[in-house]
Amino acid sequence: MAGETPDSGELIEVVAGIVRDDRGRILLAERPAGKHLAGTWEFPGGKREPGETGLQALAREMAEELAISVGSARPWLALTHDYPELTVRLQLYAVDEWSGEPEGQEGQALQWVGESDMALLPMPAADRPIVRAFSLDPRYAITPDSAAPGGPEELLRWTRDCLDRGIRLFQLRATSLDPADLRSLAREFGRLMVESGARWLLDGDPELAVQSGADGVQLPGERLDELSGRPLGGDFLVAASCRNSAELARAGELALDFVTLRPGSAACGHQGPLPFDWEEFARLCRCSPLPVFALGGLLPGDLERVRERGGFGVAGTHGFGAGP
Ligand SMILES: Nc1nc2c([nH]c(=O)n2[C@@H]2O[C@H](COP(=O)(O)OP(=O)(O)OP(=O)(O)O)[C@@H](O)[C@H]2O)c(=O)[nH]1
Ligand SMILES: [Mg+2]
Repeated sequence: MAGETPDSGELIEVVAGIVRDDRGRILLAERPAGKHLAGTWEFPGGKREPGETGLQALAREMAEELAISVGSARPWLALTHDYPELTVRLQLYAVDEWSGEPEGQEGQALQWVGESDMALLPMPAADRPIVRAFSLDPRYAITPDSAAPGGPEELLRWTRDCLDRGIRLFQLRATSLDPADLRSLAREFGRLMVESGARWLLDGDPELAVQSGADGVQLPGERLDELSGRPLGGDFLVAASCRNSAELARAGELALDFVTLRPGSAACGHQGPLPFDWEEFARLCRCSPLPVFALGGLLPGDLERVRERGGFGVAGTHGFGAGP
């Protein structure tokens, strides 16, 4: 199926570790001269060998490249990137426990880098969305539509409840409001976000998002073909709502930051909610070039299950804040 097998070049499965010191800084390694992408700074790791699980490969790579031993690690983010010469499927793990003194076993330079300083270093192209993902809350709360019963007041109450639960990433759905009502809702909503250090994307139009004071925009997947490039600069978040591999690939070409993915589009017209299609979700995640938030009746507590299937986060409305 389109987007699942690379058009050209070899496909390699790679595992890499997010190893932190006690100040929360992350360990990066310089790719040695003569290797693919020499001189760039990467998350230490390497190719999965036949017969190995991802975690086994991670433990072996951390020992071989850094001489550290992994106590425990969890899947954090996965994506697939097409380089002209090869396709890399990268699985990153958060290494929660490790021991030893990291030392470059292959002569490679190492450094500890703060999350926000990584953007200043030359890194492999595949890593651009990974670096940006460090600032994303993996729980993405999508507001009830402002036209739904209860209107903006209910929406704001639900938002406060999400904030009380610690959620720091939001999408405001207000496409049905007229411009004056949107301005007043966006003012109030934006104030709540700033007070709590949360960020929010407006559903729909990039220009309107900027005018509304949003931190970014959530684009409909079926409109991505109309764009010739990323519609807002790197100071903004740009996401897309995707349903299939073609939309995922397009979101990657446009260098967006992340996608939401609602699997099971074939079931359109079905009466009532369908159970979340985990198999289809995992299949689509395997070809995504960007971090994926699972969407479709899931709860924040489903995060671990999502990560085990290659997703990065959970998006939704019901169960994120109390109410609708
Ligand atoms: N480890 C690692 N590899 C990455 C990252 N980003 C990225 O595009 N890659 C690509 O994934 C592939 C990883 O292969 P590697 O060269 O580390 O493999 P390895 O450790 O098994 O080395 P070897 O083949 O010399 O034994 C390379 O093509 C590399 O360019 C990253 O952040 N970390
Ligand atoms: Mg390596």
